[in-house]
Amino acid sequence: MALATLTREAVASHNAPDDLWCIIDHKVYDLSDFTDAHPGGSVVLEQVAGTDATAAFYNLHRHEVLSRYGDLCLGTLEGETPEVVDPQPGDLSPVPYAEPLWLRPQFKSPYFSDSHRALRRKVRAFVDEHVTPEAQEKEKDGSYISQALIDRMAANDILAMRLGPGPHLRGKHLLGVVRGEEFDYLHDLVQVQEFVRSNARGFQDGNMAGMMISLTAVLQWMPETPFKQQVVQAVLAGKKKMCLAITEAFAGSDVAGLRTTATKSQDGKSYLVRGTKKWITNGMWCDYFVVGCKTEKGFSVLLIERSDAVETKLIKTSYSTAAGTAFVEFNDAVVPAENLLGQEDKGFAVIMSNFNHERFMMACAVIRQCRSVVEECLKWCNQRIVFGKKLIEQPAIRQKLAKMISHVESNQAWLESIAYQMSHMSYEEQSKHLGGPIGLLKSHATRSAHEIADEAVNIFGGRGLTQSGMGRVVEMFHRTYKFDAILGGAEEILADLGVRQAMKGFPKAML
Ligand code: HEM
Repeated sequence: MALATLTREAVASHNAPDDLWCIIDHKVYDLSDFTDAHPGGSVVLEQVAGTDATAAFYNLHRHEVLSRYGDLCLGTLEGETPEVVDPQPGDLSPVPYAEPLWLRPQFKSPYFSDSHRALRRKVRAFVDEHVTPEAQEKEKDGSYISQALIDRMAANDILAMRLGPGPHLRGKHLLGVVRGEEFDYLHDLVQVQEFVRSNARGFQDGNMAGMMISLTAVLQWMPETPFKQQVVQAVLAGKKKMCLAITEAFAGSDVAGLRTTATKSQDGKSYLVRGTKKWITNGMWCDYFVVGCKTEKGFSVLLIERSDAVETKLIKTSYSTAAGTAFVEFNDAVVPAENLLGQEDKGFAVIMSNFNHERFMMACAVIRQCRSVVEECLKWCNQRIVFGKKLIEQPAIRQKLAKMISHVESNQAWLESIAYQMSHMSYEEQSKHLGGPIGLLKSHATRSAHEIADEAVNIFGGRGLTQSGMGRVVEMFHRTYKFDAILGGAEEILADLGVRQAMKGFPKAML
């Protein structure tokens, strides 16, 4: 319907409960049939009938509410222009500190090229259009990612891209802007940070996180066989799902304490796997499990296909069941010996090889999520009026914001520097020199998340504890930031790793 041009006088005459218009940001809304459906009730709407309710509206709602209810809009006011701009898919946020420095027009970066910028635009548009709507829905109802979204990501080579740089990207033209051979860890940082903007922590892991940390091990460590090719192709095409199954009720970060056993058959052709795994992300729907097992003289990693001998049960955690977190039982699963990754009893190397990239991705993600929380706080402080003035006018609030911004900016700068180092090191050099720094960064980033979540809830008050409405992102972050502090290695373990690795390079002589 074409929008009308109206006058303030005309609006003023629609001031009754059953004939209720109001003005928000120079636009006229007919709320006559909306009063009963309004989550804030009809009384408040009757109080503003026929008036300009812009200030009252922005004190309680985000602009996105208006986009959702656009059909209530009758038209604009004669000679007036709306001030608030509707963000389009792929747009950068105009809020200060809502984007990392390299994306803000005033700043330069030694790290990012046009290729990173082009990828950023494409991934953001994809996430805004195709991922965020589903992420929000699934986060709420706890159901799993749709095959349609998986297929769309596969068709655009996004599943392959999400594994990080490597030979699996050869010959691909990612989202039509980056050749697979060019894709480096800065591109990787970009794509991880863009996906996080969906603000749905459970779904974020539900969106193939299991594949991202397990298929890499298959690619790197499984001997080249037709079976491997078949598995890899099916997973990258989104037809089959894979996850990593290491942690157990008996052992979390302590891989040496695992109790799942893999016993080799007399003829050496298969293993019999028996044991349980806990907190297995995506385990509920996976066809393949990359499993850490005790073998005769050590620890080995096997690719195990789902069968009647594999049972998965849903674990409810503090984030959405959209992540498909499972308790897995292997009850005498028979696994062909060719499914061994790396060498028997040398599985520690297989698991360790995955960790750096997994922790790097987690650092990228939690640092970006912290930034989204800062953005939410800045927007809220700028629009919320208490004790007769905006929250941002309170010095105590500005102190909190300064602390939050400083955490985010310093972590992002450290992260970019590490991504640059990764892009200029061989795999062996990365393992030698970057395991410690990546561990320290992830550990520090989640300590920052702790501070930021705490301050953000204090700023948002009750809304920071409410799953719908303006504090939704803050509530979700406060409830879920601990996933980043625990998954992929707990804070203390990673901090310790950082110092121990540094000491390996300490000169022998006393200094
Ligand atoms: C086009 C007009 C409006 C629409 C579409 C609308 C929609 C909504 C929605 C979707 C919510 C749920 C919370 C959220 O998602 O943010 C809400 C809450 C609320 N709205 Fe509105 N609203 C409108 C106008 C107004 C106006 C003009 C007022 C006040 C004068 C108002 C007062 C409230 C209150 C008090 C709440 C509860 C807020 C809370 O619990 O924090 N609304 N509204």
